[in-house]
Amino acid sequence: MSQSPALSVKNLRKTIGKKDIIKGISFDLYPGEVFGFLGPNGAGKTTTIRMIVGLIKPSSGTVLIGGKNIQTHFGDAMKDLGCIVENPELYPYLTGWENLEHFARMDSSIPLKRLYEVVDLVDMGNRIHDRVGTYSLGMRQRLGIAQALLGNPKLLILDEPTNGLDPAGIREMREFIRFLAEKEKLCVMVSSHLLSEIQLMCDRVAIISKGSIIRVDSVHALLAEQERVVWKAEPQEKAESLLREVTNVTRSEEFLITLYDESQIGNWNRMLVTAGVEVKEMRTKLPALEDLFLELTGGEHIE
Ligand SMILES: Nc1ncnc2c1ncn2[C@@H]1O[C@H](COP(=O)(O)OP(=O)(O)OP(=O)(O)O)[C@@H](O)[C@H]1O
Repeated sequence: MSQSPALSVKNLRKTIGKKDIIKGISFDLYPGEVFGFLGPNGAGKTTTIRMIVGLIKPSSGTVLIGGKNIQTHFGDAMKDLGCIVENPELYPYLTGWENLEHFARMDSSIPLKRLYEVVDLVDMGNRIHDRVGTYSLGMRQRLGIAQALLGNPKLLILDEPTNGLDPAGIREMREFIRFLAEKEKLCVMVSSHLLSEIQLMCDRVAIISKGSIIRVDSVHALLAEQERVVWKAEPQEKAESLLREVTNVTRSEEFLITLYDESQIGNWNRMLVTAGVEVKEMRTKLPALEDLFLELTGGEHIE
């Protein structure tokens, strides 16, 4: 990509006591993209994010936000950053608007006009003068994002933004995050332990496991290469031995699973039918996070 990165993480490392929690990770994020940070619980997502936003000090490595080093130019770097790590800090007894006013007062460079803009962006106009204590979790998340956007950041970091939301809230949050990236040209980094979540929301993804990045790629490329075909065919033993001659096959109860190879699927199907096998079902399947990890780590299970 020719644009300069909104966030650049280089050889970032965190050791706590004798434990290597983050083992030297690197990745770059660009304007206008939604970047997923995917890994099972305990993989090191929150620790990484806490280092990026300056809440904890890296043991070594660098973090550049908009080209500015957070270690040497912290104030400048933070101007380009908005984030929600863990729960947004909001005062439940104040209204949404009063919360925003409170946070805006801490930064004299934020004009009143910006408060109206962020309320508009998060589409909360009709509830903004209600007390936050009466908001749903989804609304509190939105207000938290409005607050994170007050300073007009170029990079927005959200740690597990859909945690605790109901299915409708999750969908709304996903759409909202995509909207921010597309319309506002924001770079948004979201962490998640759910592949399905990342798959629907993100352009690219970094996969973290046990403190190391095992892959950074476009979601499309990653999923295309992991896609599988599920076959239900009778007799199953005959189908299995025929498919084994042309590709790798695994068996899962009454199903056979092969790689998805677009150029070959038709041939494999014809081969089975010609040999007298009845193909009862044939469908593509995207991997679950568990399968993806097994594949990428060569056998490591999610703990
Ligand atoms: N202060 C600490 N002292 C010791 N170990 C820690 C500390 N903070 C984190 N860890 C360990 O580092 C690992 C990574 O934790 P982290 O919270 O970053 O993972 P995560 O991917 O965000 O998972 P989760 O979604 O469960 O928070 C875990 O094994 C955790 O127990």
